[in-house]
Amino acid sequence: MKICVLGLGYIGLPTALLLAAHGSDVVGVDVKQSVVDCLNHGKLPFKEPGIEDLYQQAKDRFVAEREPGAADVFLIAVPTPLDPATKVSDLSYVKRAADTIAAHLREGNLVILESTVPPGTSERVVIPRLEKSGVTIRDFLYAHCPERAIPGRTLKEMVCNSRIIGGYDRDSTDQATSLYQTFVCGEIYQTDTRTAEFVKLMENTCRDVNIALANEFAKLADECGVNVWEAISLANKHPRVSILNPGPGVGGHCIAIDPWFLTENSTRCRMVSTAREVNDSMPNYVLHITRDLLTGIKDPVISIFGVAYKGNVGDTRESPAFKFIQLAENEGYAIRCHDPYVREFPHPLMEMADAAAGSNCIVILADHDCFRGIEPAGLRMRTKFVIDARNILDHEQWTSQGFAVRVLGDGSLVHPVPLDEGIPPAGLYSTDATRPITASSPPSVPLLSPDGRERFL
Ligand SMILES: NC(=O)C1=CN([C@@H]2O[C@H](COP(=O)(O)OP(=O)(O)OC[C@H]3O[C@@H](n4cnc5c(N)ncnc54)[C@H](O)[C@@H]3O)[C@@H](O)[C@H]2O)C=CC1
Ligand SMILES: CC(=O)N[C@@H]1[C@@H](OP(=O)(O)OP(=O)(O)OC[C@H]2O[C@@H](n3ccc(=O)[nH]c3=O)[C@H](O)[C@@H]2O)O[C@H](C(=O)O)[C@@H](O)[C@@H]1O
Repeated sequence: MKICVLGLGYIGLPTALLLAAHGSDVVGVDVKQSVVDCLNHGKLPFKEPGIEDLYQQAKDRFVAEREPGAADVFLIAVPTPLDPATKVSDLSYVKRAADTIAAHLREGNLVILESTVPPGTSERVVIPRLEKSGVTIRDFLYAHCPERAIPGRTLKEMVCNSRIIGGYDRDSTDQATSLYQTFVCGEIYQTDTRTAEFVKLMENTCRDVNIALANEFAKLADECGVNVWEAISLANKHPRVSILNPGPGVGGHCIAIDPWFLTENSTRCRMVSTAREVNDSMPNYVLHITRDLLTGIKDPVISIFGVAYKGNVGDTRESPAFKFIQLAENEGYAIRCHDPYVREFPHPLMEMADAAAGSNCIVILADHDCFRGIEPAGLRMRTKFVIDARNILDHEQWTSQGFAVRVLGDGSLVHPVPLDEGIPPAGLYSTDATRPITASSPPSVPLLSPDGRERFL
């Protein structure tokens, strides 16, 4: 079977290689000449665990081209960004891909849309464009098969996750299911195209709203003098509670934009857009903490560790770092950036030691595992402040090296509420709430309640 995959990015390329490695002849098509050249010279345009090995398995059945040709199956995995001004989906890439396929579409072909799109896009936008070929939907097959893989574990999840196949009709659904069964081990659930589009958006919106709740808890905890990390860890001991992690904001090509796809035509919804606003406000909140720490310092310099949108990836799309940097520069802070995963960024990227040299404050924005083991003694700072917006550092180690450590949501009272005088902020106490305190393992520092009495857990 000959398959043509349009879009060789984070989703299209691994999918194309998996199909080739499982016996299909695959033509990968990308409008970027650099991507096509890179692949045809045996190089991969981005990093992802396992992709080099997969390429070796797939390369005899895979070729990259600038234009599609005739094929049995066409699979679309092109970007679906958000227009930042209107908060409406930009479907121009999907439209263009459908138009190029139309030139080659034949009776009996199967067209699969993997790109994430607003509900109804398949019926209203994609199928009519494909029909301009002269072949009507009665004579070709169509399915929307949204992707659920998470960057950092893309290959594993593409194979192991369950999938939703939303076919235009019974035959389309069954043919698409058979194709995915060549490499997917997870369950495959069948539905119609519109429901599949809706389900995908619900999944990412659910995560966005839950992260917003965690971020709201972090702000509330700061107001109440409570360490949110300890509090979340304890609340999550409840059998039906599972609170996510607060952070400096929600980035990436999907969670930060898909909720808008769900609501772009609605006049009724508020919770989804409120959650988006909460998450979008987190860089401002981290800057607020920064300002609080650096008040009075002349010509302050901030070192940002981690400009990727999350830990252990090199992708900076919609990263909270962009907003944080712009806000901070507008307030007169000089910015230096370090990120060992990111290849290209509008700000110059520096080695860790250079980014920290002469700086007043390190701000951890991405939770790269390699940051956990940073040796603070080696950093030649002007003043020793660190803001851990991901709660990943060994805080005792940094404190012992003379650093003042602030953790997002550590209860250090960014907006103080009246509490009894003399009670140290909650952030000074043990945050290891996952470890039950027993007679043989007492807390190294006594935990106090807001009335100053020792707390018994
Ligand atoms: N990155 C991710 O983890 C996930 C992405 N998705 C969705 O998958 C879709 C693709 O996302 P990514 O792979 O991350 O995008 P990407 O930006 O990494 O890759 C898209 C590729 O498509 C190419 N392209 C654009 N127009 C084209 C056309 N007409 N013909 C051929 N190639 C074209 C671009 O040059 C680019 O190389 C989006 O709708 C996204 O929301 C869904 C789940 C996960
Ligand atoms: C519902 C769900 O888990 N969706 C996944 C998501 O991948 P993505 O890498 O964007 O998700 P993520 O790991 O939640 O990260 C998104 C953003 O949210 C932040 N984040 C995440 C979890 C958390 O507790 N706190 C938090 O602040 C991350 O740092 C990042 O900035 O979106 C992908 C997509 O659709 O592109 C999707 O395929 C993935 O399965």
